[in-house]
Amino acid sequence: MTNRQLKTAATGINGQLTVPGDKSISHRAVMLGSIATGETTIYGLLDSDDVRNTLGAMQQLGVTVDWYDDRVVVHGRPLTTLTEPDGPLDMGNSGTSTRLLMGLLANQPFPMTFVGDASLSTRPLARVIDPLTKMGARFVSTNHRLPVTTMPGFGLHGIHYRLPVASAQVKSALILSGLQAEGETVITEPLATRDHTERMLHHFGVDVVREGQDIIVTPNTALTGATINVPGDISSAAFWIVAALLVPNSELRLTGVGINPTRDGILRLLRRMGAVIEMDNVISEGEPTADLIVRTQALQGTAVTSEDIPTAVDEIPMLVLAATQAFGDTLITGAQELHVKETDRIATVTTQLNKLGANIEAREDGFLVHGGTPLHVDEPTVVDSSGDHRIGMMLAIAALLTEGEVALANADSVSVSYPSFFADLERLVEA
Ligand SMILES: O=C(O)C1=C[C@@H](OP(=O)(O)O)[C@@H](O)[C@H](O)C1
Ligand SMILES: C=C(OP(=O)(O)O)C(=O)O
Repeated sequence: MTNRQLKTAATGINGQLTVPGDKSISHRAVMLGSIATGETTIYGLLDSDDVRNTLGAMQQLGVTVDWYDDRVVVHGRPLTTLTEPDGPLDMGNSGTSTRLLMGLLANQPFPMTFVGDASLSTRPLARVIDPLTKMGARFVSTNHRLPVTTMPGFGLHGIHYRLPVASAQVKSALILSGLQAEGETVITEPLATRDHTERMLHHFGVDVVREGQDIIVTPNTALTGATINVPGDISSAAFWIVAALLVPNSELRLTGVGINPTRDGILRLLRRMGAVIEMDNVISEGEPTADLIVRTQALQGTAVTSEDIPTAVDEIPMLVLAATQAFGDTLITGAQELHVKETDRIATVTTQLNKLGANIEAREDGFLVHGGTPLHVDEPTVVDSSGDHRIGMMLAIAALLTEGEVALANADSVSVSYPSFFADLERLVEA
């Protein structure tokens, strides 16, 4: 595969952009729509590889889906009427599809095998297998990694479970299985994680209750089809927010971005570094959204600790890039979860950005980023997404700040969450 030449030394990033639909919310819209009675109409569904994996799995289980220009209609069927798939369920690169579907499908009367790509097949699944097994589900795997086979279910029962890691994927898997279990399921979160599953269930007519750090799930699978408007993905917006802050002479308006307080940690952290991010057209119901307006600005280093991570977990690579250009150092701790994403993001961020002249020290649980380092390469340099969509996009933004010639290996990985990323880059960036 050929490397993609990146734009470097950008002189401005300007205009208006609507980023594609939120990936986390898109997965949940497809899953819940699939088991609801009647039709679910989804506007703004993210059309990316990961969401296609969730859709493909539900279609293999007998759900029908119609794509129109402006919407996707899912014809749901009750969980008890799903049909045995004719082959393995291919999760591709998607951790969210895998872990949420393992919970959703934990009590089907037939076996199912989940498979995934090389990266996904290294990612830990004990975090869902252990509690789901306590609820009565049965899985066969080697080392709690894909491929995993779910054995025919004989009923689930509720448990009280304290999550050992702050993970919305594990929480959601247990909510989805808890709805099918006998008795109450109580999930205790060490730190609040994204609550899209809880909010969307409410939209489908099923409530889970939050009391402090506890999420209480009462059995109820009577979901009613709904209309869903998927907001713009703040994780995709983060690339442009940081780009506009760092590239000289920039002003960008990002329209309809999801600003759910369990997802908007990147805004809080950048503001802590001194960024002014204006909001306009704020809509607070359901999944809240706003237009974000960002201009070029000087930033200061900051300290990021474990409490900051869950609401910004996928945006830490962009925060590190911002920190390389800030005044002073930034210490990021409590981010050990980054080791088990699509790549070991502590390693890939450090290695790849240092190739461009950054001065980042990888730590076991985060980074020490020395700020104020101009990015430059003396000879043509290839950086590598290593197959990780977020690393590829972060590096394309880093290149905009770099003097010299930079190319990206494995650029295609952006299709996991943001297939139109390079088209948007071409349109917005002056070089
Ligand atoms: O629930 C979700 O949609 C997600 C939760 C997070 O993972 P963890 O639950 O592993 O933290 C995040 O990194 C991932 O991109 C999407
Ligand atoms: C970690 C991510 O996704 P997933 O866990 O669904 O693969 C991500 O999108 O950054």
